[in-house]
Amino acid sequence: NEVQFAASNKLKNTNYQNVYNDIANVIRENDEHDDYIGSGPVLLRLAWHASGQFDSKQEIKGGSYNGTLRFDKELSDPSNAGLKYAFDLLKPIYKKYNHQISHGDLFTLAGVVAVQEMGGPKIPWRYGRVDGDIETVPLNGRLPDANQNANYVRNFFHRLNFLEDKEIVALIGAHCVGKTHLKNSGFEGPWGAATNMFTNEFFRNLLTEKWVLEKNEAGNQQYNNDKGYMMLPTDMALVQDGSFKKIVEEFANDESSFFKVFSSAFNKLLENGIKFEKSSPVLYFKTLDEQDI
Ligand code: HEM
Ligand SMILES: O=C1CCNc2c1cnc1ccccc21
Repeated sequence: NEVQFAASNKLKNTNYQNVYNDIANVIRENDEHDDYIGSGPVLLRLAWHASGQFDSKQEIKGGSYNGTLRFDKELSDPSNAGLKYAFDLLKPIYKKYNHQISHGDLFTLAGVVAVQEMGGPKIPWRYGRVDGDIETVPLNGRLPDANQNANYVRNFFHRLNFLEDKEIVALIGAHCVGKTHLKNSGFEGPWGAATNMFTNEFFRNLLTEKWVLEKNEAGNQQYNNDKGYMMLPTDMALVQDGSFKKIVEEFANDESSFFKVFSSAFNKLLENGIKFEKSSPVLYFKTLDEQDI
């Protein structure tokens, strides 16, 4: 399994806090997106989909390194419906830095910006991903199916080298922001709880709301409550499985525990398959608020 070595020397002169701020300003400027949920959630989903097609057992491994989500071949994967909007938000920033940032670094940094600007935990981040050509695009169909149960979810994340249940539960906790869109995924809602604040709300919703399994307009089964909230079958799997459920209860009662696990798991997701030199720095970014911008 040849690993992909981060090319940190060429990119070390870029001021990544400036890139962070440019992405954060794009989020601020596009606050009307999706009925004023804003573009944080869809940028977070972009970073996850740019990284989550990793499979170390395949010839073409995928992962964020090659920045392959920029190719229509990958962007047109039905799993990526709706993400072209997010990529289009980042194109002017890619042009502005004129090859001083790779697409893989840009996509993953956008996920860090989205989480932090929505009030989530600090995410450590390293640069050095190098754009690969179209030959490095992984096969479509490697992202997860929402119509599945707990064992499917566990096995899916084992492929991404997440062997601990708490990492898996924390990562899916990103469903605290944004919503599903019938035209993208065949799921709709939530209307009430769709937010742009990164909190442990999703875990509290799972435990406290009364959920009813219903077929939606696209013929898919989803869980709805009387306030217009929804859960995917893979969301509900987190309280249908004993081990997952204990962790949902922990995160519902202790947001800092959720934040701590999410921070390291999300960093691991964004760096799957990449070998960074010991010398390449781990960067932490200030939010716009922390810079009084
Ligand atoms: C079992 C694993 C997962 C499944 C099956 C899943 C499935 C989905 C589906 C079907 C949507 C709706 C897309 C749309 O209709 O626009 C969605 C949205 C979203 N997902 Fe996931 N997801 C999973 C894990 C994750 C992870 C690990 C993250 C990030 C760490 C994530 C972040 C998001 C975000 C932020 C949205 C909202 C996007 C928006 O509002 O436009 N998801 N997910
Ligand atoms: O309970 C919520 C809060 C708002 N967003 C979501 C919830 C549950 N499941 C989701 C699944 C995908 C995207 C967003 C959500």
